[in-house]
Amino acid sequence: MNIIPTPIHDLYVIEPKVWQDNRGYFFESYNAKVLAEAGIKAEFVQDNQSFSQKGTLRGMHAQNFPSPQGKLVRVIQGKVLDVAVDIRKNSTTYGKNFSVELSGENNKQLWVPPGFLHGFLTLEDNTIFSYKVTGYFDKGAEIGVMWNDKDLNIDWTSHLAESEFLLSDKDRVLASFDDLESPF
Ligand SMILES: Cc1cn([C@H]2C[C@H](O)[C@@H](COP(=O)(O)OP(=O)(O)O[C@H]3O[C@@H](C)C(=O)[C@@H](O)[C@H]3O)O2)c(=O)[nH]c1=O
Repeated sequence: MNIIPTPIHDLYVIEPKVWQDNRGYFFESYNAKVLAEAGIKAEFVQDNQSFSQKGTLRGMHAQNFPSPQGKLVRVIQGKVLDVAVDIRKNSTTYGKNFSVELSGENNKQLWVPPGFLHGFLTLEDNTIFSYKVTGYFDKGAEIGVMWNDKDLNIDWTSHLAESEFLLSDKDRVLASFDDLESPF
């Protein structure tokens, strides 16, 4: 399992070691000890899974106090562009975004600590997205920023045309980054 730092402090890409043989493959999708040795000390309390058709954009989401969440995200089937934005006010990378392709083929994961916005765009039909979170779902604590916020300046459209994007009603009316009072 390789744990690779990104340009954003505390945000890591994780590449499991995949063992192939004539039956198929095997990999450890989560190993608490290996992550802890890399400085990722997370206690997960909930696993989530979503299924989406190509062009689905879910984001940019976080949970406020008292229920902040770290997320260990991966794709079981299909492909996404996964994006995280640092919204920790004292961070030197505050407001910066990082994106990575996660797929059922590359088996990469992204560790998104508390204090980040998170979202993804599915690049293939029938994409199954799976993630572990460190805090329980708390509807009243949900916060978010519009996917196309001018200050976040996330490059979504070099991957898929905007006309193909499918969003929830909730994600069409999120705050601007400027209006978000980051609690982190
Ligand atoms: C996130 C979540 C949703 N739900 C319910 C609420 C709602 O009725 C239904 C669909 O929820 P949403 O529309 O918020 O699902 P979705 O837009 O997929 O929300 C997710 O987006 C990605 C990008 C994240 O990072 C996640 O943390 C989460 O915010 O599922 C739960 O029961 N538990 C949960 O943990």
